[in-house]
Amino acid sequence: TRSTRPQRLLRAVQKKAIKGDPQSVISTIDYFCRHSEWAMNVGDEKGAILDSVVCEVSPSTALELGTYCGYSTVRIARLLPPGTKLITLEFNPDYAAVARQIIEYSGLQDKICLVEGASGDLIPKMQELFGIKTFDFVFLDHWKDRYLPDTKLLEECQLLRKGSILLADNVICPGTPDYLEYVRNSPRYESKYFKSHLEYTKVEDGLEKSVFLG
Ligand SMILES: CNc1ncnc2c1ncn2[C@@H]1O[C@H](/C=C/CNC(=O)c2cc(-c3ccc(F)cc3)cc(O)c2O)[C@@H](O)[C@H]1O
Ligand SMILES: [Mg+2]
Repeated sequence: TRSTRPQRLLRAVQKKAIKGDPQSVISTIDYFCRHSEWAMNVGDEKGAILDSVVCEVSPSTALELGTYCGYSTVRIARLLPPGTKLITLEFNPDYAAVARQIIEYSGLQDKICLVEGASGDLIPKMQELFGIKTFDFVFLDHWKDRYLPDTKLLEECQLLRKGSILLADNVICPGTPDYLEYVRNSPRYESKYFKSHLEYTKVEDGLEKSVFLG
């Protein structure tokens, strides 16, 4: 049977990227998605905004919702200080399998913990599974209608502390209207929109950065 798009993306990385070099893995994926097949990675333009927020926060604990092929996982992990871990959640086993190989190829496997499962099931287990008290940084890039329920779940599980940063992809395209309304109107968040473009296109999209105020 025909390979899947994530498998073709992985093949491009194994063929063209330098093993152990995260930047070359990132550049290879961006080139593939721009010139061969579009894929829903955060991409280079929004990726630069992601990089700047990760560097600013310099998180000790970080969570990513929706690994997909691991592009943003590698982008985030390559900037984390030594001794910190990025936990990334992915419930599609085929995508998780591709992501594991891309993460391994980048050489960042020691900074990343990819957990297979649904965010709704795993978020309440973060304390018991990883001894995590709170997350300094959360990147939301999974199903768009799950951003709001999972944010409320993070609050309920007391996994956010005063100053925790939520960074959400695709708040314009495909759009996350209920999430945006919540973080922009809730007194418990200070929210800011970073205007950009949908990965590898000229369509408007952007990232929403929201600080939990406790
Ligand atoms: C609900 N709980 C969950 N727990 C764990 N993993 C979950 C998950 N939901 C989804 N996932 C996984 O996250 C990933 C889903 C991402 C959804 N993303 C999008 O739909 C998306 C879509 C677009 C897009 C934009 C324009 C367009 F024309 C077509 C697509 C652009 C993006 O940047 C996107 O992020 C998959 O790997 C999926 O298996
Ligand atoms: Mg996205």
